[in-house]
Amino acid sequence: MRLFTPEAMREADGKAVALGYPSLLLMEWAGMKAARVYLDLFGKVPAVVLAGKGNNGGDGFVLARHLLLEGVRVRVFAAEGQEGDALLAKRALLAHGLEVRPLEEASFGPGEVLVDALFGTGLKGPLSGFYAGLVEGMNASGLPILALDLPSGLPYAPHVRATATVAFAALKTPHLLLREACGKLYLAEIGLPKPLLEREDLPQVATPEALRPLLPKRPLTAHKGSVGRVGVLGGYRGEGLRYAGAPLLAALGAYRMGAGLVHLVAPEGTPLEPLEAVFHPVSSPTLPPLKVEALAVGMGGGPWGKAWALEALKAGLPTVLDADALHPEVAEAYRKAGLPAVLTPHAGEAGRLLGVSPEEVGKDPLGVAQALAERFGLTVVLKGNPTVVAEGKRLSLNPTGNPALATGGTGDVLAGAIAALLAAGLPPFEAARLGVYLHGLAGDLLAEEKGVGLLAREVAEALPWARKLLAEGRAPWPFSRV
Ligand SMILES: NC(=O)C1=CN([C@@H]2O[C@H](COP(=O)(O)OP(=O)(O)OC[C@H]3O[C@@H](n4cnc5c(N)ncnc54)[C@H](OP(=O)(O)O)[C@@H]3O)[C@@H](O)[C@H]2O)[C@@H](O)CC1
Ligand SMILES: [K+]
Repeated sequence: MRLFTPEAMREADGKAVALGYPSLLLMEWAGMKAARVYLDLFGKVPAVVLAGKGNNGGDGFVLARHLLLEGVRVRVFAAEGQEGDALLAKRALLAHGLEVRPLEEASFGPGEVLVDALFGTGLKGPLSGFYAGLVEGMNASGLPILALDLPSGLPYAPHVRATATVAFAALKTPHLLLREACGKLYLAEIGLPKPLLEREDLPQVATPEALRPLLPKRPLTAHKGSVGRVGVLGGYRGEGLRYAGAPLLAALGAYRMGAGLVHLVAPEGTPLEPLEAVFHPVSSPTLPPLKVEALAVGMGGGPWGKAWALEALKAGLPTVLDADALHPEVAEAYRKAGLPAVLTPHAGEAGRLLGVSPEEVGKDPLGVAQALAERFGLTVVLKGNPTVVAEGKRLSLNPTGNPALATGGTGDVLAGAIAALLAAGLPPFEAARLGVYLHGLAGDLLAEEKGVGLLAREVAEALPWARKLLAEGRAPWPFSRV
């Protein structure tokens, strides 16, 4: 599934029309599906539809007509000046005897639901004046808001903060990058010819359908040496500091993602956990000979992080570079060696690698992930909401995961999990996408059950659950399809 920019979406609409597909049909499906979502969410609670003069407003007229037919009380306020499909949709509504009043007279109050049909993909710049005031009034009302296609005003401020959003035809960039404004997300298929949605130049959204075939097979003849062995190099002890938990969590992440054997290279005195790991105590960041197919390096490495990473390079294996291993010099060395490495920075570490501030990373995670991948010629997992995976020109956004994962050690679990998939033979981009997806899904399953307050080790424990759901084709979509 591809992630569209508003411009790319308008292009696809235009191409459908050029192919002879009547755009009024698209609008009818859009409004009708949105009315279906309205009824599911709010039943027969009275609706106030606020419609702009473009096609987003047209969708609002269609929705209003379908709600009327279902016996819902509807009031409609609309901007002047509709043309084309939006005008036809307005006339169809008027034919049902409903009065459409000027937007300037919009009023709403307790016991009503607002339908935001003001602006969609046609917005050109931030809202100001009357529209900014209207949007702020909608938000301040505390009433539920159903946004059509996009919460009006996105990607700028001010914008509608929706209770739910029905995206038409495809997800657009703000749906994933500014997800908080969208509330519960629905994706409505509206009849756009499928080939128009298959644009290889656009970023991918990691879907269960695309990831399921990547799951490493576990044949009946499998043994611990045949399904992928991982070496974890991390931890630090010295100068009054001791980082012991991080490599242990990475080892746990690797095992829980299906590694056959995990070798743990960590400072002497590190607790022997998990019991299943083969422990190699070291007094300095060195690499003992290991029979493994992939490495995870740097978790809790502190001042040893860089040395661990440069040591690990000598093994010539697919490697996950995390936390204290994330230095420009290290990434450069891996690029030169032509090794398939996966960098797993959060915004701060990505900023350090690129020489920009974490705030700048937050403003453009897609651009930063791509820039890092191109600069070092490696695979990049830029952790955040959403996490972005980049390699060469390929970009993938991960739709699983939630704020309960924002807790110490979850990144270490992820590094180990991706290393296990590399060890099982997946190429770096695929290992990264699958690892990130399952790690996020594990967090979602736990958050659904327990809420906030998760421990990283519990996320590791839930990885087999997430993997099983995906393998059986039962992984839930992070948004509803209608
Ligand atoms: N096309 C299709 O086949 C389908 C499209 N669909 C739907 O159409 C939506 C896109 O429709 P759209 O292109 O008409 O744009 P839309 O979002 O309604 O806004 C345009 C209006 O906004 C105005 N405006 C812009 N910026 C502004 C600002 N800063 N401040 C104030 N005003 C501003 C602009 O004014 P203008 O610049 O023209 O004066 C114009 O009047 C899409 O999201 C989906 O919901 C579905 O029905 C499925 C089929
Ligand atoms: K809207």
